[in-house]
Amino acid sequence: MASWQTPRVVQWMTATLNEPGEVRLRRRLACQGGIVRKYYDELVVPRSSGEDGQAVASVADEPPARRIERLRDFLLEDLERARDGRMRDIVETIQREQLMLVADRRNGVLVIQGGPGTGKTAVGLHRVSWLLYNNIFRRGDMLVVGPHRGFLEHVREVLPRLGTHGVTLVERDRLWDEPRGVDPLPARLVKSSARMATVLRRGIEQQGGTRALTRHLKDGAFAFVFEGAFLSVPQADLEKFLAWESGAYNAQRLAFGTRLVDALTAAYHDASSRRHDSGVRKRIERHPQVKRIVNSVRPRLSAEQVLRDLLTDAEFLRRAATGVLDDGEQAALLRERRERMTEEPWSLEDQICLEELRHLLNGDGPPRYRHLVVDEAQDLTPMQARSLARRCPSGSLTVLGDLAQSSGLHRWNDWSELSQVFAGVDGWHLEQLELSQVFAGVDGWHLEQLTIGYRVPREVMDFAAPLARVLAPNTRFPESVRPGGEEAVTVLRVAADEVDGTAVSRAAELSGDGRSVAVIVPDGVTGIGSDDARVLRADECRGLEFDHVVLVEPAAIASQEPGGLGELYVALTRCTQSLTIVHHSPLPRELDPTTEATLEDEPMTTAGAESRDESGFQAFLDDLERSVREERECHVHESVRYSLVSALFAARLAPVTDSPTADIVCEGPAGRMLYEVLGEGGHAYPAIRQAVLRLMEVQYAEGGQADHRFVVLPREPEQPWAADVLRDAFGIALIWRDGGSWSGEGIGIALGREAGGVE
Ligand SMILES: Nc1ncnc2c1ncn2[C@@H]1O[C@H](COP(=O)(O)OP(=O)(O)OP(=O)(O)O)[C@@H](O)[C@H]1O
Repeated sequence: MASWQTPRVVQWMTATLNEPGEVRLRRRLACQGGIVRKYYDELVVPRSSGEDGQAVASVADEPPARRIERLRDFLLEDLERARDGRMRDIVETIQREQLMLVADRRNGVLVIQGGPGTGKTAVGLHRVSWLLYNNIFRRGDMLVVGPHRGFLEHVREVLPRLGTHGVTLVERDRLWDEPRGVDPLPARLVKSSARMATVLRRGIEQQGGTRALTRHLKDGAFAFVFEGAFLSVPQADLEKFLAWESGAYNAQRLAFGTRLVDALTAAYHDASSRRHDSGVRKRIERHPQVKRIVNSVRPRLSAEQVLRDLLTDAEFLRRAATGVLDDGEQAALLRERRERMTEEPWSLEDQICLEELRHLLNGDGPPRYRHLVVDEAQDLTPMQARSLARRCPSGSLTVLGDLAQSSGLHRWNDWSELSQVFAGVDGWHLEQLELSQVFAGVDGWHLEQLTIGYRVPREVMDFAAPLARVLAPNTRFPESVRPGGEEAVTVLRVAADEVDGTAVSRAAELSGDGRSVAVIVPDGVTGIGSDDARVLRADECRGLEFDHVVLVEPAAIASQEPGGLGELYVALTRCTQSLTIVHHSPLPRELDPTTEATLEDEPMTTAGAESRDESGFQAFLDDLERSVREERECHVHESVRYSLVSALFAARLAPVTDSPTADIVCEGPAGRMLYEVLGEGGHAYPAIRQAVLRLMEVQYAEGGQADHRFVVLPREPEQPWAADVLRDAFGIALIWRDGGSWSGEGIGIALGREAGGVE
């Protein structure tokens, strides 16, 4: 039997009524133990045009609902099998639209967007096998990049089962040198943005250059006496030698030295009678004056040195980043300089910057491949994308992902920006220009969508759908072929101290029959252990699948930074049989349209709702939400906000962070607490006064009284009396970030550790 990868089989599998080729009939058989259990005809082509007789049919022509019905019926058995943690090949049941992508022969970047469980990973791996089988690439030409080690474990057996061996699969973060430290979120955000590439380039350009040149000039020229001859090169010539042409910095450095020595040698020959002195060039090159000027205008640089200076020298960073990063972003980058270079705590983002710098300095880079397959590509940061592009200068990639599942440091609005980074890279000019300039109009990429979901039961998808719409309103939500049944989604709301126990016992209930169970928990929850299930964080379950999933405290996952909502969507869509939610704090509003209604019987959402003038109130709300959004763009603000959120989680509370008006609302032992956070400059009284006003507006917008209200500052208030005034005049407590901890009157209550009163 011909292999599925052969052109003939692919042609047979992908034929349609409009383009049948030689295919007359495509019949799918479902067999069991050598017996055909059922079959259906996907494609029936009449023998000659105009011939009637047999019904003419093609899957491509079927109404989608009928098609899904058919698929469901036909794939059921395959879909029903228990998941043992390892992905299988899908050769027997692969669908036409999947195979079309597996065997896509177009050059450039092929982007495959598809919702959870639509078979992107499966398609990517089958494509690797198809590319090799058809000799389009060889083993060593290709690299498959996956999100994490667990994912690689999950897919490990697919390629060997397809008869494909020797292709390298690598976990994304392993592409770069091992990190030695972790940056705070604001620094990570800046370092991973595309603007950082400009700052790095400028960091190199700031070194030496024409400013340094003037120190070596006298009367508008670089001149010295050499072996009795007066040698001089005018400033204008030197500046020409310095002009940055294409090529890496060190090539520029070399070019400057060569041109200078050429000019000096020519000057020597003009001035000296010893015209044919063949050794003179070498002697000029070694002359201390020449070495000094070269080292000064084009100093020797290492990537580590440039990055270290940028991250630890505020003035140097300002020169490189003016007009690119605002003051807050520059402040977010700065850190203390370690005594020795070897002690610098390079983070993952730093390692990627270092790779970019090495490329700028030396032109060299990481190993190159002729084709990359990148899974979960929506989570790449712009700096990671540039780095991957350097690994694949041919611009031939298979990019798999789902924008709605984004949870990385960067959110791509659509696939074009990322694809163009891959499609347009041809080495050097990436560093020379801004991305948008380089790649506008490049047509080296194609976007295709997979729209049928094979993993997640329909009921679970319906449950997750409102969240998907919020996360990526423009991407198509998949239609699930898998029927779930009434038990597919179970939501258990329990007392705070019963959450962990309930999750564990539910996992035990679900396990058995060889079915896999995962308990997915928010960051920082370490107390849950289970013999019956794998316990993992939301970011660890990306790309994986289990028969049953027990998801703990979705609100806590949703509020994780960065991209908590995306993480939650990923976690919700890992199961093939059932999803159980175990929670105490209210579900995120994206998941539960009744959240607001539920809150109505609680103190915050009662008084006055009916008596408001609705249109005026809406206008007020819109205005408030807009200014809150603006505030949240400030890194300092967000860093303070999430430090507090994390402290509240540590106190086993469930802060709500996704209100469009309130920075944080949290039920604690002292009652309902409302927090208004201040960003940069927020420690001065005028800003604090504004925050008091805002807090009152937020309280009004949220519909009622809070038991405790806090204004939260990034550091100690400038005016020592501010806290007293707030407490006495407004009944509001002031707390602030104090190095690594928190201060202020009533801090125990603010952090959810005490039940006393401050007001
Ligand atoms: N044609 C098919 N026939 C049978 N099973 C399929 C088919 N296509 C995909 N599947 C199965 O559906 C499940 C999901 O596939 P896969 O992991 O490739 O989806 P994905 O789009 O990468 O998902 P996610 O984005 O959620 O990680 C796998 O178990 C896979 O084997």
